[in-house]
Amino acid sequence: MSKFTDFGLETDVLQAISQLGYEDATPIQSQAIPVALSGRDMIGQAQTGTGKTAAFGIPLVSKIAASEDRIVTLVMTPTRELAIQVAEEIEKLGRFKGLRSLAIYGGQDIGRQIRGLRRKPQIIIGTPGRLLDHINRKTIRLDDVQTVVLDEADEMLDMGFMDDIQSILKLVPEERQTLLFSATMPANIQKLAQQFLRNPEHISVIPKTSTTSSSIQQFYIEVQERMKFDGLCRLLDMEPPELAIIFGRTKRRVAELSEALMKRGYAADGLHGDLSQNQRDAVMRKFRDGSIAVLVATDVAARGLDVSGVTHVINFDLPQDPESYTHRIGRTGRAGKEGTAWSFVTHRESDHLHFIERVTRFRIVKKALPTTAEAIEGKQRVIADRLLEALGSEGEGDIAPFKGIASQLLEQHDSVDLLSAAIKLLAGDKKDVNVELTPEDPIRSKKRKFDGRGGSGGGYGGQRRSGGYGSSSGRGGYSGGGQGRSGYGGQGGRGSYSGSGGSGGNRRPYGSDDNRGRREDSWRDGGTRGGGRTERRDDSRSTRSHNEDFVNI
Ligand SMILES: Nc1ncnc2c1ncn2[C@@H]1O[C@H](COP(=O)(O)OP(=O)(O)OP(=O)(O)O)[C@@H](O)[C@H]1O
Ligand SMILES: [Mg+2]
Repeated sequence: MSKFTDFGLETDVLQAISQLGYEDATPIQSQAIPVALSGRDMIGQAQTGTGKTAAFGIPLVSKIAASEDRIVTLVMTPTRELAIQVAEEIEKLGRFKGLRSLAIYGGQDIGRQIRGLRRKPQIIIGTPGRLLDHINRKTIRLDDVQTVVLDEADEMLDMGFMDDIQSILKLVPEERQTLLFSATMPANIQKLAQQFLRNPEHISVIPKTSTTSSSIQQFYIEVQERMKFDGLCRLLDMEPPELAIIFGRTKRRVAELSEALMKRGYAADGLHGDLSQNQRDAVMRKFRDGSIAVLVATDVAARGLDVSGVTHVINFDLPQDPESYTHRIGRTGRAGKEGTAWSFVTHRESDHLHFIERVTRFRIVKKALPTTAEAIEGKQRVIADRLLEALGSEGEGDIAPFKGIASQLLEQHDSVDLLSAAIKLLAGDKKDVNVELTPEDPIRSKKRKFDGRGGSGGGYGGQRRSGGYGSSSGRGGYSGGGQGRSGYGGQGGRGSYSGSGGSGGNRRPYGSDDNRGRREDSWRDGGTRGGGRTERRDDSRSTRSHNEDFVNI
C-alpha cells in the first residue's frame, strides 16, 4: 500500500486526487504509477473496480506540461460510455493543472467534437472507429503523441477493432510509451502486446485462489427459459436492489426485457447499440442519478462502467466467455463495496456455467428459484419500510394532513384490513400484465484449453478477492481510515487458458456458429458517413453486419 504522496507527484495532481476522495493508492495504483511515470511500457492487470483508470490517469496527467498545446496522449476504449467516463476521471485528475481532455466517440455530432479539438486538448480519449474518422478528416493528428493507453484492450480486439487499432498506432511515433490495462488477460492480449509494446513491465494484482471472502457473492439459478422472466421479477422482489444491471444477450432481448420490466412496474430502462447516442446518454444519466433502479443492458455495459450504488448484477442470459462474466459481475462490488451477482442458467447451459467457474475459479453457489411467497414477503418488507419511513421516527413525519381521513376510515373499518389494503395498493401489483419475451437459444459453450496451473500464456485474472478491503492478508492489503474511500487487498496467483480460435487476435470469429460475432460499436463508432451500420467498411465483413445476429450488442 502506498500513499499518493510517495510518488513525488505535483501538488496540483495531489490536490485533484484528494478532491476525488482517494486517500491511499490501491494496489494496482501503487505498482503501476511509478512504472508509468518512469516511461516504461506496461501491461496492467487488476480486478474490476480497483482503480485502474487512475492507475494510468495519474501518470498521464503528471507527464503533461500545462503549457502543452498538442495532442500528446491518446487513450482508447472499446465503448462510448467508457470513453465518456474515462474522460471525466482524467479531466478531474488534470483539473488543477489546467489540462484539457476530450472524449471522441461515435454517435456524437462530429462538429461538436471538432469544436472541442479547437480548444487544443492534450489528451484524447476515444473509441477507435471515430478516432479514425477524425484522423482521415485531418481533424486529429497523432504526430506528437507520446503516450498511448489501451483500456480493455482485449475487448477492443473482440469487437473487431484490431485493424483500426493497428492503423491508429501506425500514425503514432514509435518513440512512445504504451500502457495496456484490463481486469482479464486472455491469450490474444499477449499477441497484441508483442506487436505494440516494447519490453513491457507486467504488473498483475490479482488475488490468490480463495473460497473465502469475496466482495461479490455469486449465485446461479437453474431455470427453464420460459420461466426466466417470472424468476427475475421474483428475484427483484425478494432482494430489492439499490441499483441493478441485468445483462441480456442481444439488443432485441434487452429491448424486450426492459419493456417487460417497465410494464410490470419496475423502474427500468434498456441500454444497447440500437439506441441513438442521445438515448444511450439519457439512460446512463437516469441510472447514475437513481431515477431508474434497473439497467437492462447488452455487453455494451459489461466493461469498465463505474456506477456507484450498483448492488446487483443479474445475468438474465449467461455470457459467452469467462472474461465477459468477470467483467459483467465486476459492475458491482467496486471500490471496496459489497455486491451480489445472480446468473440464470438453463439446463442445457450448465456445462457452460461450470466452464466459467473453472476458468475464473469463482465459487458460484446454486440457489433455488425464489418462490412466490419469498417474492411477496420481500416486496412487503420494502413497503413496510417505506411506510415506516413515511411515519417518521417520531411517529409524525408529514402525515398530519392525512389523519382526518384516516380516522374516518378507522371508524368504519378494521385497522388491519385498512392497512392491508394500503399495502396492496403500494405494492402496485402488476403481475397480471401480459408480457412476452422471444425465447433465446441456449448458449453454446466454446470450451477452450484450460490450464489451471497458471503460467505465461496470458494469466487470467479472477475477480475473487482474497482479502477484501482492509485485509491484512496478501500484498497490498489496505485499510482506509477517515472519511475517504478506502482501498483494496489481495494479490496472488492466477490460472490461464488459451483460446482455440485466436488467429489474428480475435477470439470470436465471424463463423456461423458464433451468434455474437462482430459487435455493434465497431460499426457504429465510425458512423458519421450517414450513420448506417455498414458505411464505414466495404470489406467482406460489412456484408455480415446486415445480419442482426452478427451485430447484436
Ligand atoms: N485510491 C482510491 N481510493 C478509493 N477509491 C478509488 C481509488 N481509486 C479509484 N477509486 C474508485 O474506484 C472505482 C473503480 O475505479 P475504476 O473504474 O478505475 O476501476 P477499474 O479497475 O478500471 O475497473 P474495471 O476493471 O471494471 O474497468 C471508481 O469509483 C473510482 O473512483
Ligand atoms: Mg476500467
